[in-house]
Amino acid sequence: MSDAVLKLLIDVGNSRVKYGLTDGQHIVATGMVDDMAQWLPLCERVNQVYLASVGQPEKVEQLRTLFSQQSIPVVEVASQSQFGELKNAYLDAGKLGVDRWLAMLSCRHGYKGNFAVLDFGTAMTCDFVLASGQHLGGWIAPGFQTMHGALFAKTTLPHSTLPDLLDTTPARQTQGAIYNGCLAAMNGLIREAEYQLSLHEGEYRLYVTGGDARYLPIEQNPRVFAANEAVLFGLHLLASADFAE
Ligand SMILES: Nc1ncnc2c1ncn2[C@@H]1O[C@H](COP(=O)(O)OP(=O)(O)OP(=O)(O)O)[C@@H](O)[C@H]1O
Ligand SMILES: CC(C)(CO)[C@@H](O)C(=O)NCCC(=O)O
Ligand SMILES: [K+]
Repeated sequence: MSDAVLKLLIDVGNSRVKYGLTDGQHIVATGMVDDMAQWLPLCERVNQVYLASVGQPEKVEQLRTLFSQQSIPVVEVASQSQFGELKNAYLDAGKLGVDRWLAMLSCRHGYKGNFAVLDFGTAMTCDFVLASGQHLGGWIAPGFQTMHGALFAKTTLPHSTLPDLLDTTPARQTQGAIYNGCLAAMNGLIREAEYQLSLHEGEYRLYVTGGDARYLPIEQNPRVFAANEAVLFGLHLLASADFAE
């Protein structure tokens, strides 16, 4: 890494905080932060922060205070009604989760056909975009951890750890039945997304991202692609547009 001026990209998710560093061309580093002290070494190298948050308001407040003390301006990103050709379908554009908006921006940058982007985080979300750039809307459902967490909370099912082998085969023990069942629900979202895309004319792709996308057998479907760090890459695209100004 050179010592050029960098911008810090921060994705405050529902449960984790992720960051990236961009030089305007590339994301040159990424990581996860769970302790405020970890930001200080990063501050020395950046002149601007791009922040996208969908949760943890108290953490966002702490970040605002920290960067203000360091005299580093913070751009807080929100969903817009349009960026380039991408048009937000929400009746109130700003109400669309900014993580969903950034994930769409990111996928649209790399692919101009019809697509769905599915984010498997605390919540699992799916958003549909046509080749024209028109967003159709999407879905919000409980994510993998949230699904089995809800089962443990609402039933007498025993708490158990994630099995080593996770697939959607019919299980013959409770632990497998729970986790394979939740994985089947995630796969179900992909199948239904594929069905929705098939209703529109033209080629399509499905992009998957988020911490729990790693459990999905994406190699089994040639139309499914990994979009790792899609939210951070969306922030990088916004920051790069500002670098260019
Ligand atoms: N170190 C890790 N590496 C990869 N995945 C992780 C890690 N820690 C937790 N996860 C998984 O990531 C999921 C959380 O998804 P994600 O990484 O997208 O973060 P998040 O903070 O929940 O953000 P969001 O819900 O906004 O997507 C959890 O359900 C968990 O299974
Ligand atoms: C759906 C989540 C929780 C997914 O992280 C987030 O995008 C969010 O808080 N969205 C706001 C509501 C919406 O997108 O309709
Ligand atoms: K998410």
